[in-house]
Amino acid sequence: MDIAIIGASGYTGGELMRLLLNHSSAEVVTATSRKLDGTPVASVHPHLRGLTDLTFRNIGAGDIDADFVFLAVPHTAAMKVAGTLVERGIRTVDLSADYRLAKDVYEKTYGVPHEAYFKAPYGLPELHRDEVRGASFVANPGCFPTGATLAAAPLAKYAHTIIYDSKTGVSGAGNAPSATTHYGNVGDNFSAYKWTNHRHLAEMKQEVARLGSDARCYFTPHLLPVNRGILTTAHILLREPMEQEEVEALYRKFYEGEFFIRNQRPTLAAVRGTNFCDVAVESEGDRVVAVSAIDNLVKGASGQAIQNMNLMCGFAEDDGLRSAGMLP
Ligand SMILES: NC(=O)C1=CN([C@@H]2O[C@H](COP(=O)(O)OP(=O)(O)OC[C@H]3O[C@@H](n4cnc5c(N)ncnc54)[C@H](OP(=O)(O)O)[C@@H]3O)[C@@H](O)[C@H]2O)C=CC1
Ligand SMILES: CC(=O)N[C@@H](CCC(=O)OP(=O)(O)O)C(=O)O
Repeated sequence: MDIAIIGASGYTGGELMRLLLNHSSAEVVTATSRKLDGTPVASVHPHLRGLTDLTFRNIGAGDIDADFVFLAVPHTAAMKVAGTLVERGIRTVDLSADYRLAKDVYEKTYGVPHEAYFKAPYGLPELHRDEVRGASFVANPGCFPTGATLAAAPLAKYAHTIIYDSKTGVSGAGNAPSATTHYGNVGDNFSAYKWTNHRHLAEMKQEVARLGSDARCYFTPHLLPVNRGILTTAHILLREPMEQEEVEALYRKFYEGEFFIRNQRPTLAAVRGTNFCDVAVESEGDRVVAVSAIDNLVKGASGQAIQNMNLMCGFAEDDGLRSAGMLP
């Protein structure tokens, strides 16, 4: 199957190409960039040199010749081309935020009008597999909501309050230089940002509601001096206390058969470069602490996008995604 990546010069575009090298049925044939037309892909993704001969092309969605597209451009840019891809019948996973939320929630959260709204399944396969399977356009979740929601999902309907406290690596901000991610400001440092109003809170609330819960949700992200990974500590305040064994049994049952969810003490190192989400829980009665770890560029973006593609196209769900992490 021929794949095109729109926005292939960015971090998630590079990660899609890296992961798809190991896919049995999908091959990237087009990698677009507005600025790098004619330049070898390996010039901005040097880790792919010798593994791909592709050069970037500056072409629009109307000129793409592929069976499947990944949209790896910023929000508001994705909505400008999504309609063309749908009209042309090209199956698509959008990695941006443009189709993750209801229209009114999107417009309020992102502060822009949605120019081309339609409903799309929310591509968190562990929660919405049946909607993703067979869909022609899927909205890939945000990186923080992926780790946070997977940490809390089994207990959401027993909670009155969920507080997500996340620590992320800098690649979550994309590859464009900024003062926030400048080495001198991030290296040997640690800080919170958007303490109460990060745009991903809307996705977290949406998913908790879809799990049949009216729990209040709060979220504070922190920036770690690492390149990849998100560790989320979810403080789940329960309506009725639960013992450790009961909580563990609930998580075991909820994630039974889920290859990408592993039950072990979450660390960033163990999931780095992989599509795994490691989750563990500890109860102190009326508060359960659930911790998750993901790689923001893999389970938080490109790996989950490929997992969704696999479901949409009837491939094995783990095709291209069985690689182990790297330790130490
Ligand atoms: N980084 C992460 O951890 C995650 C990212 N995402 C989402 O995935 C998408 C891609 O993210 P990421 O790869 O990190 O971003 P990057 O900034 O690294 O790359 C995005 C690429 O899109 C192209 N681009 C930028 N602006 C526009 C525009 N207005 N129109 C068309 N193309 C544009 C640029 O390529 P060029 O200038 O060469 O055309 C750029 O290299 C974003 O929507 C992001 O929010 C989602 C989850 C996690
Ligand atoms: C470190 C850092 O800046 N992280 C980004 C993660 C956002 C992201 O990638 O999510 P979307 O897919 O919704 O754009 C942030 O906090 O905004």
